[in-house]
Amino acid sequence: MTSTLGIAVIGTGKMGSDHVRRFGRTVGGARVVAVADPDGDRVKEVAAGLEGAGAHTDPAAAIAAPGVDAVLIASPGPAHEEAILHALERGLPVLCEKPLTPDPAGALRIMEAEARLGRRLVQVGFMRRYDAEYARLKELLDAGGIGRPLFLHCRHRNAASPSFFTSDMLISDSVVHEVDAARWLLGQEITAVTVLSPTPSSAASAAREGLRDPRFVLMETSGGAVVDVEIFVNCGFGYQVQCEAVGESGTARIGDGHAMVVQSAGRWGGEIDQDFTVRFADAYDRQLRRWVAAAALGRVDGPDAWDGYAAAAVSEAGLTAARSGVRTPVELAQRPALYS
Ligand SMILES: NC(=O)C1=CN([C@@H]2O[C@H](COP(=O)(O)OP(=O)(O)OC[C@H]3O[C@@H](n4cnc5c(N)ncnc54)[C@H](O)[C@@H]3O)[C@@H](O)[C@H]2O)C=CC1
Ligand SMILES: O=C1[C@@H](O)[C@H](O)[C@@H](O)[C@H](O)[C@H]1O
Repeated sequence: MTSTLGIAVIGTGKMGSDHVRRFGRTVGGARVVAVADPDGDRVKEVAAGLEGAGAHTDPAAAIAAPGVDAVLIASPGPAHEEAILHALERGLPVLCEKPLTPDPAGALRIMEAEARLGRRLVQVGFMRRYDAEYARLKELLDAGGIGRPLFLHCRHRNAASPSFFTSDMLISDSVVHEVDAARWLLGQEITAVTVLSPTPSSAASAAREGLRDPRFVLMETSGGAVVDVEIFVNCGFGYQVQCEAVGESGTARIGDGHAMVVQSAGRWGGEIDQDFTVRFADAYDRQLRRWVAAAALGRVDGPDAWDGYAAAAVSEAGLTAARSGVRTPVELAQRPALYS
């Protein structure tokens, strides 16, 4: 391996192309040498902006291309497992966008592949762990700054959802971030999920027929805390991710930041970010820098396949809970020693 890590980027849509831009600008020590997307025009366009990068419509060909030392996967969730297994066959470190897989069975197969190799190579793109506000909240909780945590009250709002976004994805693609954040912040597993679905908002019904948006997801944890999440992916006004921790001796709240407050002509007002690529821009940068540094040493230094599996198991329980309207326990396999 040269001192510059050669990256294959699989999936060059919104997130894939955003990550490609980061390697060229804000993240050093790595260079994109291959890109893959079944959309031939899109992949050619992205490759055209990269010196010497090969454009592929077959992910396996990009992963096997000369000079590839590590793989970043930003294809849709159902395509992740196949690409990860190709990368693991070649012993390559992987950063895979969330969710690791939409179902726990796929995540278990990935862990089995890592077990055969005898080492962890897969990191999941749970970028909130790299956000400055989340990091401060984690430090405070770990230091016992507000006592034993009792509740996390979370709000996760997107201005609008893409046309392919389904009711299940509110849980498996959006709330999956809160699942990981809660497990990480509290150092506890999620043990049961309940989902309430109010009458959908008119904007949701216009975005996609039958879309159950918003939803309210209630999670119980192994340490006896309760996590609630309002997920609302067609709120119309912008992007908001907020979390208030309530402990035995205090509370702490993140996500209220406004870029600028303007007072003028008898009014005052602030700005709201419109998108995750803006709100979490620094977190994506930090995530990539840490991954590049660890991957160059053949290590994983972030959320791993176990974290991806645990999140998928919670999503599965959440989807059952959403359909049945009944509190659903999370079924979690024994944690393998590789991930302890
Ligand atoms: N960490 C975060 O905050 C975010 C993460 N994501 C995740 O990133 C991934 C991609 O999402 P977006 O970029 O928003 O979707 P997108 O729809 O904009 O892009 C996906 C791209 O993957 C391509 N693709 C489809 N099947 C493929 C396959 N088998 N192999 C390779 N490429 C394939 C599509 O042609 C498309 O260009 C998803 O896993 C999503 O959950 C998305 C948004 C934010
Ligand atoms: O991961 C993400 C998207 O896939 C998801 O659709 C959004 O709801 C999240 O806010 C964003 O961070």
